[in-house]
Amino acid sequence: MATATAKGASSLAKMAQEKVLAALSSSITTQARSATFACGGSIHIKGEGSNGSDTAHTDAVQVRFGEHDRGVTATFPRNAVDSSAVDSSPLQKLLAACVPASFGRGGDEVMDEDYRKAGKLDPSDFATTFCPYRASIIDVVSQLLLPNVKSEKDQRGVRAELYKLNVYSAPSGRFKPHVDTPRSDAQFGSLVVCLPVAHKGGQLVVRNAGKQLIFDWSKAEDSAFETNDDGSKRLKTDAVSSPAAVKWAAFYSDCEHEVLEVTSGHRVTLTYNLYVTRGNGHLAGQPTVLDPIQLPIYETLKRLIDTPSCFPGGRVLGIWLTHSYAHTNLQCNFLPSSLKGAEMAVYVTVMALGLHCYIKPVIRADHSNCDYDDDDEKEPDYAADTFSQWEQSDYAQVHDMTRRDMMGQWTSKVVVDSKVTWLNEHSSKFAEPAFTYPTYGNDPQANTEYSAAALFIRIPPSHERVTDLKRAPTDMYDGVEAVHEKKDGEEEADEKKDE
Ligand SMILES: O=C(O)CCC(=O)C(=O)O
Ligand SMILES: [Fe+2]
Repeated sequence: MATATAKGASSLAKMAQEKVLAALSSSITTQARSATFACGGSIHIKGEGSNGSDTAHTDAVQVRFGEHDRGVTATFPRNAVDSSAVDSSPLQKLLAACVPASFGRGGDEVMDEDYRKAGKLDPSDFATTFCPYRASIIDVVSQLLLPNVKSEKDQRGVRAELYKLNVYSAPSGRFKPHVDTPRSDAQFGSLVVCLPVAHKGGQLVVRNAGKQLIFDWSKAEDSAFETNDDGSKRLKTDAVSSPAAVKWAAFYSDCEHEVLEVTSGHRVTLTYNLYVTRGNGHLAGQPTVLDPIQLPIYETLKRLIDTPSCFPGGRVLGIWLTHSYAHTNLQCNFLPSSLKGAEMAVYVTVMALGLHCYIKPVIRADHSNCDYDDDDEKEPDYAADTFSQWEQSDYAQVHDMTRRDMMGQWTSKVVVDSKVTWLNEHSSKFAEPAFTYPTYGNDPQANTEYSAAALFIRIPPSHERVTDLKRAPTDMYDGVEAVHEKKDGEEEADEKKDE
């Protein structure tokens, strides 16, 4: 009998384990998004009983508000000075400064205390020292929530915009179930930061696809403090195990959520809208605080454009990119938005001047083993119009095939040497495998071609620079005359030879 019970128990345990494994596996594979629809944590306040370097810390949070010349600073957790005269404490003043918070219903802003009872301050009416970036919350959100946000491939950063300060006070402070109104297409979530102010209740409940997460922040400030005889506060001796902390939660915009009733104290929060952006190092093409006119390269390029005798027949300026851009990995290739340093400076300057530029993978001819006579036709470089993933290709070079025929299989065009001036030296350091192909001959082999990313700037012919700089060219060679270098280094226009 006893054995049968033990067996039953162990098979129950096994079933439970399999269920957990199945749930985990489906979370990771099919339902990644609903598995991590929200996340949260806490950040201890520096010096408030927290110890150890493995916990995140922030300074006490200050909130400044109030009319001109009558500003008030409230500090959280409240310090001894704050709490001595309760009625006139900065927290009380903050509560008094808040106005009732509305909410959106059917496109209207509605006040209904039964649905939402809270106070609010707009960001124009207060300032805070709390910074979710400095507190590393945005790093966590980027890593956990962002991977499942559908967006353009090069939109990969998070921008948090302060939206409101809210106070939910007992009795009956609450916000019934709702879904936040996204402020723009780029908004993917909301962040709530709860300041260390004593309260009970007020749990944030976030729901998604039949699951719910409860963020209970009610053990805030007062658990870490006790009151002295004179009304001031001191840290409790057991505060090390429960230091004052800022608590936070972030969740996707389409998750239903609610704030349960606050049964004592005040629940003070900062809320932020979370937007997906191009992220760090993804500058190109988005409005930025950068003014290209202030870049050193601007004047140089501008002078070239403004001088008709500079490349009168137009020119293509080529720049080999000299950082690692993983350009043959389409998953990581965020060009041009991930351009770095001088290369980004050139790109934004070119854009600001209304010129056109092109970033392409180029397969450089290997001239190392060739000894060309002046009359020999040099093996050309090839450029593709678009980037492609490195592949083990089906392209084949059979015994009598020219390199040109072979390269024609890679969607490539010859780099027209007579129209391009390279501004820097090619370095194989930044070349990446473009494709590998079999070669058939006496001795079948596999060969790999390497491409390097290059930026081409089209300098239009001088007549077009005055009249028609904004005309969209058909390609980078559009209207550019060919120039063949003479032996003595002089250049001359020679359209017939190349066209
Ligand atoms: O305070 C919270 O936890 C959530 C508040 C909320 O849902 C909102 O402001 O829309
Ligand atoms: Fe909400």
